Amino acid sequence: MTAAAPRWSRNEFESQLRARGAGYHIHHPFNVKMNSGQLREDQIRGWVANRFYYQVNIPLKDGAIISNCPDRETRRKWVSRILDHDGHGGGGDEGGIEAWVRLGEAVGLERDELWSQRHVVPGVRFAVDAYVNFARRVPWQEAVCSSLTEMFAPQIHKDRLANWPVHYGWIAPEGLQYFRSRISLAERDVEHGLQVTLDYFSSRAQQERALDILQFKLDILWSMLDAIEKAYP
Ligand SMILES: O=C(O)c1cc(C(=O)O)c2c(n1)C(=O)C(=O)c1cc(C(=O)O)[nH]c1-2
Repeated sequence: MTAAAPRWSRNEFESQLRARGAGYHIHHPFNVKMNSGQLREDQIRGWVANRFYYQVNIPLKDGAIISNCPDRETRRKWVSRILDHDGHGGGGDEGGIEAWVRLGEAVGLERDELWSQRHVVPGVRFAVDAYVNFARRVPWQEAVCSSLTEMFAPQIHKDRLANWPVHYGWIAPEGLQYFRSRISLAERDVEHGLQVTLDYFSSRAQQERALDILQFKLDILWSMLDAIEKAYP
C-alpha cells in the first residue's frame, strides 16, 4: 500500500487552483471569436440573452450558500454578493442584473425580451441550474470553492472592454458598464473565496476534491458556450 500523498502547502494549493485557468471559457472558440470581432450581431444578442439566465441565477446560488452557512461573519460578507447583482433599490446602485439589461438594450434586446427568457436554450438552462443545485446541496465551503472561476473573470471583462469598442462599433459603450463594474468586485470576491477554500480543504484528498469542484464549475461555463455556439451557428 502506498502512503497517502502529502498535502500541498497553502501556496502550492493556490497555484494548483490557479492553473485550472487553462480550462476557463476565455479559451472557448465562441469566446475567442467574440473577442476578436468575428461574431455577427445576432450571435452577440444570443450570447447576451442566454448569459442573462446565469446573471439572474447568481443571487439564488448565493442565497443557497447563505442558507447552508451557520457562520455569521461569512454570511455578513456573502450577502453583499446578492446586493451586487440585485442592487440596493430606491435610486441607489441599480445592481448587476439591471446593468446586464442595459447591455441587452445596447445590443438591441428589449428589456421584456430578456426577462421572458425565451431565447434561453436548454443546454444553458441545464448548466446554470446545475450550478444552483450544487450550491443547494453541498457544504457551503464547497459551494464557495465553486465560485472561484471568478479568479479568471477580471481578464475576460477587461478583454471585452478593450475589444468590443474596436470590433463592434454598433454597441453603445455605455452598455459595457457591467463588465467595468465586475473587475473590482470579482477581485474582492476571490480574496474571500480563496481564504475560505484554502482554510477548509486541508488534507491532500480534500485539496484534490477542491480541484474537482473548480473543474465542475469550469465545465458549466464551457457547456454554456457550447450550447450557445450551437444555437447561433
Ligand atoms: O463574464 C464572465 O465570463 C463571467 C464569469 C464568471 C465566472 O467565472 O463564474 C462570473 C461572471 N462573469 C460574473 O459577472 C459574475 O458576477 C459572477 C459571479 C460568479 C460566481 O460564481 O459567483 N461567477 C461570475
